[in-house]
Amino acid sequence: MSETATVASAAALAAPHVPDAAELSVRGLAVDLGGRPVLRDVSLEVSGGELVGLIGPNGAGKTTLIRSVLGLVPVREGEITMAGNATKAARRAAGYVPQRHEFAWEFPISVHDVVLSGRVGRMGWLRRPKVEDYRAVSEALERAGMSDLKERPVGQLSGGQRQRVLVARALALRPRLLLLDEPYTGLDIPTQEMLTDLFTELSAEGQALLMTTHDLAGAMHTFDRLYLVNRTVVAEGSPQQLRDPQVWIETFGFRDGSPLLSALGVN
Ligand SMILES: Nc1ncnc2c1ncn2[C@@H]1O[C@H](COP(=O)(O)OP(=O)(O)OP(=O)(O)O)[C@@H](O)[C@H]1O
Repeated sequence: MSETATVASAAALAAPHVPDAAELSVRGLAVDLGGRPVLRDVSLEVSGGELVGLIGPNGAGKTTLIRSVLGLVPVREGEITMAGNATKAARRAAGYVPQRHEFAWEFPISVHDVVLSGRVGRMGWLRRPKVEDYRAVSEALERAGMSDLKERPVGQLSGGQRQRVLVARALALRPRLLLLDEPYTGLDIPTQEMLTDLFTELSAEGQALLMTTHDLAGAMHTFDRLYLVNRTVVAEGSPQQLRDPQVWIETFGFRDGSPLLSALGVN
């Protein structure tokens, strides 16, 4: 029996997996915030086994796009499906790693219990954790390299350790799709490399990953495909396919001949 079928929540039963569909499909998405258009006509897909980057300048709408997928902001137009299923319950099954500053780190709670809170979508608020929940938490802590610090209050962690806790919390849900919002920001190179290795391993295991980052040089090495976004999708392709400087200039407003373009290998 599949893991989805063993979960006895109505949400899971309402969201059967359609094997041939992309894990995430967004079609013609338009989102307004505060009465102003933020995203228009955004379409993208992420399949199992793909590590996909969402890159664009500040204010491009990357976080808004991720929050739309999770059903956290109202959508004016368009369709969002996960494994072919458009229900909010299906979309809540995505693993979400928010930006680090969005989490209440001062709350007196241990690493283990934060990661366990990632299971709430599966358990529901009112059910006590079961053996399966503790097993998922233990596996997620192990993968994120946080098992040794599991009893530590999260307020006492470094930035890199906090980031790994947020990744473990998302993995504890055992999601088919993982959405990560700027997981590398403010991290030293060894921690970034540790996370990149983990994300690459997860994609090799069939996980679908969609991640925002401002590390453009890293993106050219790490991702299978990139979406260049500025309020809409300006360009999409593998790093090798995105060699036209014009699409980078249009997305980021780089000036023609900017040394950044040659640093990215697109000049
Ligand atoms: N709650 C809100 N109300 C009104 N406007 C908002 C709200 N949240 C975001 N915006 C606006 O929507 C636009 C896109 O913001 P968003 O945070 O999605 O961009 P981003 O690409 O993630 O940026 P960054 O790289 O700086 O994190 C910005 O112009 C922002 O000011």
